[in-house]
Amino acid sequence: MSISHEDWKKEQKRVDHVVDEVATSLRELTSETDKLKSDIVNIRKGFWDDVTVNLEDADEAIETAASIRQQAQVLSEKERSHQHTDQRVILLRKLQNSPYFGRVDFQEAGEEEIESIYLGLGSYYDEDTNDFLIYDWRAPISSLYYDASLGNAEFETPNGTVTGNMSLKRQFLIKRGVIKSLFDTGLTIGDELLKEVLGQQADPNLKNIVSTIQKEQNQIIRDDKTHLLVVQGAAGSGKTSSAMQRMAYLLYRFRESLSADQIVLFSPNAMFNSYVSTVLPELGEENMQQSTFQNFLERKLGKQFRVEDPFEQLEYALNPQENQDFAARIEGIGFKASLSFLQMMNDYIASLKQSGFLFRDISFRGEVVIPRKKIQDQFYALESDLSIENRLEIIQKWLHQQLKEVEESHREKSWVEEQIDLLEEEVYTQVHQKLQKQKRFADNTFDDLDRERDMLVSIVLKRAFRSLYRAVNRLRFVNIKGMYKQLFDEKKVNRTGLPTHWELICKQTKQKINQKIMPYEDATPYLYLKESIEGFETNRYIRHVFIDEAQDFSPFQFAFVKHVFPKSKWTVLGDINQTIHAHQLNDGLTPLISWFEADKAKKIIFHRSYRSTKPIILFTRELLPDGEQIEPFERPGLLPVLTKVSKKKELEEALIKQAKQCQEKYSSIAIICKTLKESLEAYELLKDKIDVTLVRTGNSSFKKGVVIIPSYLAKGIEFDAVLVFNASDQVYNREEERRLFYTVCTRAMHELHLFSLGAESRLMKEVHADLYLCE
Ligand SMILES: Nc1ncnc2c1ncn2[C@@H]1O[C@H](COP(=O)(O)OP(=O)(O)OP(=O)(O)O)[C@@H](O)[C@H]1O
Repeated sequence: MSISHEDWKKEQKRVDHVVDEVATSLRELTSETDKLKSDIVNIRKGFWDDVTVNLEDADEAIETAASIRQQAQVLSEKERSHQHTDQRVILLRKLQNSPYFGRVDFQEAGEEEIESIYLGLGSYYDEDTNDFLIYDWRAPISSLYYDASLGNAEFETPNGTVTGNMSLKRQFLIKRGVIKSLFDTGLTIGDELLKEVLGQQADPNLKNIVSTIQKEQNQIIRDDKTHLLVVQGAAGSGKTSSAMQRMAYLLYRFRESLSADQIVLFSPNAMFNSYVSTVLPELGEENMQQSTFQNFLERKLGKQFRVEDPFEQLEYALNPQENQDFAARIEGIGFKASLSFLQMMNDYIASLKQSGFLFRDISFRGEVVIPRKKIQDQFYALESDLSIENRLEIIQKWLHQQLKEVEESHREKSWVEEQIDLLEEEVYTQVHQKLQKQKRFADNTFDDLDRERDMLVSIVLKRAFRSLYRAVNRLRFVNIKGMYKQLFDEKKVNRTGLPTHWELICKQTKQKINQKIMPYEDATPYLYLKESIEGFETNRYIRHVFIDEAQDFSPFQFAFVKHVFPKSKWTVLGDINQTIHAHQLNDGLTPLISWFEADKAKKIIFHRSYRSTKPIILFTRELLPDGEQIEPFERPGLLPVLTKVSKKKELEEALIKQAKQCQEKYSSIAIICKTLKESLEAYELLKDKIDVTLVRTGNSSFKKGVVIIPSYLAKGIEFDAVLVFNASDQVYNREEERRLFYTVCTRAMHELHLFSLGAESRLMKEVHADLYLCE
C-alpha cells in the first residue's frame, strides 16, 4: 500500500522528535556512565586506603574482614550500575540511529482513543508526557504487529486477553534517523521489507530478525508455557534465528527471575558458536552459555579416554571402505544411537540389580586388600529391592570400615617404620607439642615414646590411605568400563533385533575401550551407564536448554541431557532432512516428545524457507523425497548452474573462474567439499591461484572471502554463493548421502554452482531439468 507524501512527512517529523529525545537522554546517560566509570577506577585504585587492616587479634580480624566486604560491596554495586547504564547507552545509540521499525494503530474495546504503538529494539519512555514513544518489540502489545491482521485483534498480557480493533500496520526502514522505506501491510509483515533484508549479503554473524519476524516464528518466540518445544523446519526457515529471538524474549518476559547464564545452547561446532554469539548482545541482552556436545563429553570423559569427536566419526563414515570392519562400524554407529539400544541399556541397568554388577579390586602397596568378589558378594547380600544408588552408599560405608581394619593391620609393618624416618621435621615438632599439651613428658609419665610413635604411625597411615578413602568416596571401586564391555559380550546378550554384524561390533567396541579410545558413538551410552549407576551430575541452575541442529542428536544424547538439566525447559530445533551424522536416525525428534506429558510438549513445523532465492529452493527441495512441502519465499535470483568437466585441470579452471566472478559481487563464498580429505585436495588445487582459506574443525570464527569447507562444518551457516566442489556421482552416490547433499546445497543464499568431474550425482536424478542450467 503506498503512503501519501503527507503521511511520510508526518512520520519523519515524529522520527525527528523521537531521535532528539533519545539524543538528550543519551547525553545525560553518557555523563552518568562516565562518572560511574571514574568512581570504579578510583575505588579500585584506592581499595586498600579505605580499609583498615588490623589482624592483631580475632576481633580486629573480624572487623577487618567486614570492612573489606563492605568496600567490595560498594565496588560491585557501582560495577553493576555501570554495566546496566552501559547497556542502556548501547541501546539508545541504536535507537538514535533507527528508533523503530513498526507501528500499529489499536483501539481497545470500550476506549475512545486509537493508540499508535511504535515498536523498536527497546522501549523509550517520555517522562514529560508519560508516553511510551517506543515500545519494546517484546512487550505484550507488540505481538499485534507480528500476529494480528487488520480488523478485530487481540493480544495476551499476564493479566488476560485485551481485545479491540487494529486499523493500521506500518513498517519502517530507518537509517541514521531518516526514513528510507515505509510500507503499510495487512496480515503478514510486508514481503517488501523482508525481500530487502534477505537480499542483503551474508554476514559473519547471524542477524537479528526483530523487524521481520514471521507469524509462525513468533509462535515459538513467545511461547513461555511449553516445557518441550520441538521445531522441525526446512533449511533456512529461521529456526536458529527464531531461537535467538526466543531467548531475548524470555529474558525480557522473566527479567526478574531469569538471567542469561541460566540459558544454555548446544550448537554443532565452535564456528557456529561464534556465528550466533552476537545476536543477544545486539538485542541488548547478555549472552547465553554455549557449548558443543563434544565439550560436554570431554569434560566428563577426557581424563580417562581419548574421546573421538563427531567429525572424526563423520570423516570415517564418509570415506567408505569395502570391508566387513567398515560395514560393522557403520551399523554399530546406527545401532548405538537408536532407541532399541537405549532400551537394551535400560534393561541391562535394571538387570544389574540381580546380577552382573562389576567391581574393582582395592589394592594397597601392590597387594589386593579387598577383592572385587568380596565387594560383589556384599553388594548382592543387600536387600534386593534397594536401588543401586542406595546399595552403593551402604557399600561405601562398609568399605570405609574394611579399609580401617586394613589400615590397623599395617601398624607394625616395616614400611611404616621407614616412612616415619622420612617425615618432615615439623611433623615431629607438632606431635611433640601436642603431647606436651596433653601434659606428657612430665615426671609421672613413662610411655611417652610409645605414644609419640603411635601418633607418628597414625600420621603415616593416614597419609598412605587417604587416596584410597577418596577413591571409595568417588566410587572408583565400581567397574564401569567392565560393565560397559559386558554389554557387548556377544555370547551373553540374548535379544532379538541385534545388528547383523553384532559379533564384530562387540569385538570392535571392546578393543577400542581397552585401548582407552572412546569412539563418538560410545561416548554418550557409556556416560549414560556410568551416571545411571553412580547418580547423574545434575545442574539445577539452568532453566532453558536450547539444542540446535538437533537432528544429529541421538536418543541417548537427549536422554542424557534431560537427566543433567532436570529443572529446565527445552527448545529443540532441527531438520530431519539435514541429518548428516552417521547414525541417520529416521525417528528423529519424535521419541523425545513421548518423554514429556502430552500437554507440556509441542511440535511446530516451519515450511517456509527464507535463506535462499526461489530458484535455489525449487532446486534443492527436489533433492528430497517429500520436498514439495517446502515453500520458497518469493525472492528472485539466478538458476543454479551445473558445470560438468572431464578433467581435473578443467575443474580447477572452472572453479577459479566462478570464484572470481562471485568475488566481484559477494563477500562470502564457500567451496563446499564432502569431507576434510576432499577439502585438503581442493585446497592444494586452488591455494596458489586464488586467495582461499581452508576451514577445519579447529577454526572458531567465520571467515569472509573464499573458504574451502567440509560439508559437516558448513552446517547451520550460510554464504552468499556456494560452489559445490565436486557434485559428481563418484562423490555423492549413496542414498545415505542425500541429506548431506541437500544440506550442502541449502547453504547458498544468492547463487549455487555445482561442479562435476564426470557424470553428476545420481541424487540429482529427480530434479527437473528446468530447475538448473547445465554447462
Ligand atoms: N523473519 C525473518 N526475517 C528476516 N530474515 C530471516 C527471517 N527468518 C529467517 N531469516 C533469514 O534466513 C536465513 C536462515 O535463517 P536460520 O539460519 O535461522 O535458518 P535455519 O532454519 O536455522 O537454517 P538451517 O536449518 O539451514 O541451518 C538467515 O539469513 C536469517 O537471517
